[in-house]
Formats: sequence, structure tokens, C-alpha cells
Amino acid sequence: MSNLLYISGGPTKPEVISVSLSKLDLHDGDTFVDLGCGTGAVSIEASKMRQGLKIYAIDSRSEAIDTAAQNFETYQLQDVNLIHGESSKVLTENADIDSIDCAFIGGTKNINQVLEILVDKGVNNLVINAVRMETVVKAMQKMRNMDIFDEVLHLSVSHGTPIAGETMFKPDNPVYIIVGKSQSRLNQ
Ligand SMILES: C[S@@+](CC[C@H](N)C(=O)[O-])C[C@H]1O[C@@H](n2cnc3c(N)ncnc32)[C@H](O)[C@@H]1O
Repeated sequence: MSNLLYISGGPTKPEVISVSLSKLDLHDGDTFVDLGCGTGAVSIEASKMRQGLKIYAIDSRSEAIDTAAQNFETYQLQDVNLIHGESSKVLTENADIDSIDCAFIGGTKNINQVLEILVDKGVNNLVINAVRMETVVKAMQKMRNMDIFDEVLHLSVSHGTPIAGETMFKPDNPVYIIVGKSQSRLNQ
């Protein structure tokens, strides 16, 4: 995604997006919410994986919304609903978002309320990206209490880079990926 416009905190690295989306188990026509969408990189990759996704990309930062809008235009994402606002508010107040299949949570402010709303709206699979241990612990505790916790990963990627005609590896910052599933999916 070399034409993507960047902002602070985004885009999520391609390898992290790949693992995160593989855990979401998206299907054609699913309703997918990208919460804390930042640059929109996750929505763009999700739209390439499945046909006819109904995507809601939400961010509380106006800079993120402006950047995602430009990136969606560049990558010709026409069916995405880009919404400026805090996730728990938008999900509660937007009557169009009445049920949700899959959720990617890249912005974890108000994570407990967001998780409750997602479950109320029937979410099947959700993935959280976090860089802070405290966020991981908080989200895992809440997900365990709600019986939707599936697994947590610590993803660390290094890229080969030239040095004196040979190759060394430079690490990206590690990311925690927390996966949740509805009761029916956990029992499958
Ligand atoms: C790490 S960045 C997300 C990066 C994004 N996945 C990308 O590829 O560009 C986190 C974003 O989440 C947003 N955010 C955090 N908590 C939020 C919330 N509760 N509601 C809406 N946006 C939120 C921040 O404004 C920020 O843009």
C-alpha cells in the first residue's frame, strides 16, 4: 500500500493487518466495523479479501477521518461508511449499525463499553490491536468476564535490511493481538 497517506499511529503494519484479519474470519457480505480506523488501512485490506462487505470505519480524530477519506479515494473504496466520533457513541447512536459480524479495534479508548456494545449487536469475531500491556490486561479481563475471550498473541516482526553488503534484521515495535469470539463461535 505504497500510496497510503500516513498519520501518527498509523497505518497498522501490513504483517499485523494480515494476522489480525486472518483471525477475524470475514465472509462475503459481512458487516465489518473498523474502530479507530486511523488511515483506513485495515478497511482497505479487508475490502480486498471479501466481496460486498458493509464497512463502517470510525475514528474520533478529525485528522484520521481526513486521511482515511483520501486513502479510501485513492484505493477506490466506495461502499465504506466513514464516521467521525468516539466508537461507543457512534455504535450506540447510529441506527444503521444494528448488527455487526466482525470488528477490528485499533483504538482502545473506552474498550470495556465498546466490547459490551459489540456483543449486544451480535458480533461473531473481534480482534483488538494494542501496544500497552495495561490495555491487554484490561481487555482480556473484560473479555473473560463476558465469556468471549479466545486467544492473545504477541507479534514481533523484523525486516531484513542491508548492512555492509550483507543483511541484518530490524524489528518493528511488537503488537499484542487479542481475539474474541461469540459463544457460538467459541463452541464450534
Ligand atoms: C493506532 S491508531 C489506528 C491505526 C489504524 N488501524 C491504521 O491502520 O491507520 C488508533 C486510532 O484509534 C483512534 N481511537 C482510539 N480510541 C478510539 C475510540 N474509542 N473511538 C474512536 N477512535 C478511537 C485514535 O484516534 C487513532 O486514530
